[in-house]
Amino acid sequence: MVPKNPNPIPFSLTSTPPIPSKNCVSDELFIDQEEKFGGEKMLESPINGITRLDFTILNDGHDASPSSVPPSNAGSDCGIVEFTREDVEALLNEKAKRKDRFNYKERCENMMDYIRRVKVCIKYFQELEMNYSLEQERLKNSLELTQHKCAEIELLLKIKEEELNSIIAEMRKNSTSLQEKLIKEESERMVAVESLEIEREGRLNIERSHITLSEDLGKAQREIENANQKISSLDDMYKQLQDYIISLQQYNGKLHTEFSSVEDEIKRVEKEKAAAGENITLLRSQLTLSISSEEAAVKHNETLASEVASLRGELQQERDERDHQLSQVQALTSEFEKCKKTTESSYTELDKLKLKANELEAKCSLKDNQIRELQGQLPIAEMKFQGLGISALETRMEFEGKQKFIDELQRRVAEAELKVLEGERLRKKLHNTILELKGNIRVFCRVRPLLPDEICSTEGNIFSYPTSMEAYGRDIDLAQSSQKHSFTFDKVFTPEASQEEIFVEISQLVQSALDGYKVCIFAYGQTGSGKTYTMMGRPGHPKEKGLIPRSLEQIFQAKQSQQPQGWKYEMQVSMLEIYNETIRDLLSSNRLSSEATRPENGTPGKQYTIKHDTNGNTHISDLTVVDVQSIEEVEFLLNQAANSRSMGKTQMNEQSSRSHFVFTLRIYGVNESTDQQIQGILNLIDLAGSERLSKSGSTGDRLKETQAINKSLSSLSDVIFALAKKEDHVPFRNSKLTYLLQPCLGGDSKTLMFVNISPDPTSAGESLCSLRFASRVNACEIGTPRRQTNWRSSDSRSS
Ligand SMILES: Nc1ncnc2c1ncn2[C@@H]1O[C@H](COP(=O)(O)OP(=O)(O)OP(=O)(O)O)[C@@H](O)[C@H]1O
Repeated sequence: MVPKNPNPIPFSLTSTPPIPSKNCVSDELFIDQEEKFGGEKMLESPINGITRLDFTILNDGHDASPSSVPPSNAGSDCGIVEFTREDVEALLNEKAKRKDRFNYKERCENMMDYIRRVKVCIKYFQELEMNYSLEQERLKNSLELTQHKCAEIELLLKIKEEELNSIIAEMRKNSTSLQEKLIKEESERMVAVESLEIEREGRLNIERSHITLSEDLGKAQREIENANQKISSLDDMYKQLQDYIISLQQYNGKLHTEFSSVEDEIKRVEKEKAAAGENITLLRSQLTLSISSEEAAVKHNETLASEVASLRGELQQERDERDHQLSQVQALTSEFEKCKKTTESSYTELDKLKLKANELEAKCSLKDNQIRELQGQLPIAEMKFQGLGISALETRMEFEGKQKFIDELQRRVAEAELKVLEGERLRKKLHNTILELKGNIRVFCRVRPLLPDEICSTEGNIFSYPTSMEAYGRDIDLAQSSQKHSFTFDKVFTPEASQEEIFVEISQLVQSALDGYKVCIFAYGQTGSGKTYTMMGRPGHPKEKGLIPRSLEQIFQAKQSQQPQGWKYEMQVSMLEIYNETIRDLLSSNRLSSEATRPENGTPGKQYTIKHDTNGNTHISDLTVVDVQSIEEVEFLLNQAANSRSMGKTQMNEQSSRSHFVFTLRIYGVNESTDQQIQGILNLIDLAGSERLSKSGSTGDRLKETQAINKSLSSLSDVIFALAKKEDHVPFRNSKLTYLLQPCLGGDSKTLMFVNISPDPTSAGESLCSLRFASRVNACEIGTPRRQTNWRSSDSRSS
């Protein structure tokens, strides 16, 4: 008996010695068998022999022993293959084990192969059966056993076949189910692969977004840190500002108290001044009196002196005459003696001469008396003269003393006035600083005077201006239907305010443009309320020039005056109007020709697209920009623009602006000695007036204009409301006007709005609306103004 094949394969074949040829199974079969059995070592060149299979089936642990094999068989050399239940179980176990090792498909194929092999085996067994039947006779002893065994084997084979068939069927079923499963799994795998791909992409995206998010997070954290630092620095600044404000308030209070004490002082000084003035006038009158009396005394003195001198002269003359006459008398007496001796006849002549001598003597004594009298009067006159001289000196000294006192008082008054002015200037400066720090849009309110045709319709003054210390010049009250509405602005100008006074208040702002700030001043108000008058003034009346010409004068004067400090400026002007939501270039050279057709869409072929760069500078494509050197050039351009503007007559205004007018002056300054550069912008805007359609009585083109004006002004108020509420989205792009004004309303420029008010009681409703809108504007924060200045490296003037 051949030992059991350790390899758990279904069959083990060993070579057998050659047997009769009729029982031969061809070599091919064995070769085929070898190939089919996957290269199992089961055939050893059976060229001349036959392979004989002998199955010993041991049932239920019944051990096979050589003795159980029939002697014919036991003694033969034929190889015996044992095919036990353990083998089958081992085979099944192996199958089960292999099940794990091979994939289903391979296993199926193996199984199919196996089945094929089994079939071949069956065929082979049938052949063997035939061989056995042939051998039956020869192997009689073993035949029965063999037959029995064969029958058993057959039975077993049948059972096995059935089993195998059932297994095959099951396997087939399994295979089909596995195939189905495989297909399903394949499709699932495909789906899974796709979803894996998607997931991978998603994961990559997530990773990428994770990276960007982590970067963003880092950035955000850095920003948060920065923001925190900023917040802390802002907090510090805020605290400092609070302290500063408190100190300012204290200072302001101090200034107020100082101001009030200075006012008292001024009043006192005024009183003293008035008293001193009265004294001075009294003293002056006294002085003039004493001067006149002195002059009279001097004159009198002089006349007396001249009289005395003439009397002295006369006296001297008389004395000389007397001496002469005495000498004559002596001569005559000697002559008389001579004559007496010589001629007795000349007695009569002598008597005459005696008479004459007596006469002369009497005259002499009279003159002597007169001289004596005058000499007596002379010391009195001299004393009087001296007395008058003393009193004149005293009066003069007193006068000089008073004069000194007055000078001192006047100096003190001037000092006090200077202090008051300085205090006021400081107060304004601090107020401006606070406003700048707050970043608010500043609002000035101007109420125009009643016009001649309005005076007749006056129903009483609806505006009043509180005069308390705090409210003076800043508050305005509007009385409407027995209700009082109070408003506070940065400045309130009453109807009496002149153009000069208005300009003084904004001149600092204009100066800022020269210092490199963006400045925007615009006038808002109902139609006919005085916007154009405020901005442009009254043409042909130099005293009533508006803010635009005055600002230009100041800028060109400053340009001149700053030349010695090394500053050189270049300036550019542009002017446009927004008419019916269309930009029109007021300095365009082909404007006049195109004006004839009055295109709705501006100058043909021009875009006029508004763009804001990152620095908040505004650029308008195709807009004419003119380099200007002098005020005369700008005035010429202003006249040109004024002639090109869209004006019309409405029920409310004889000369109404039907468009928004925007004047822009760009200033580029370079300091040759310090290499400092500045870029300032001055925007001066005269808005078209709001008006109620019902009141304006507009029709046709006027109606269209009015609707366009009201729409853009309502966009302006939407923007202001959004800014005041600090909303995330501010609708700047809703109109050309708001988009153009974006850097002024939401940026870092210094912005001032004039709200022009008509005092006409019939316009009280519109005035109330304007004032309400203006106080909203006043509350808007637009950020801290930023100065555009840098140090010149090469020619870095921005384009
Ligand atoms: N402060 C003022 N003093 C004297 N007259 C004034 C003053 N303000 C305005 N006026 C006169 O009132 C009239 C209307 O003024 P203006 O044309 O400036 O109004 P407006 O607001 O520009 O009107 P519109 O929006 O219709 O253009 C003009 O005749 C002007 O001279």
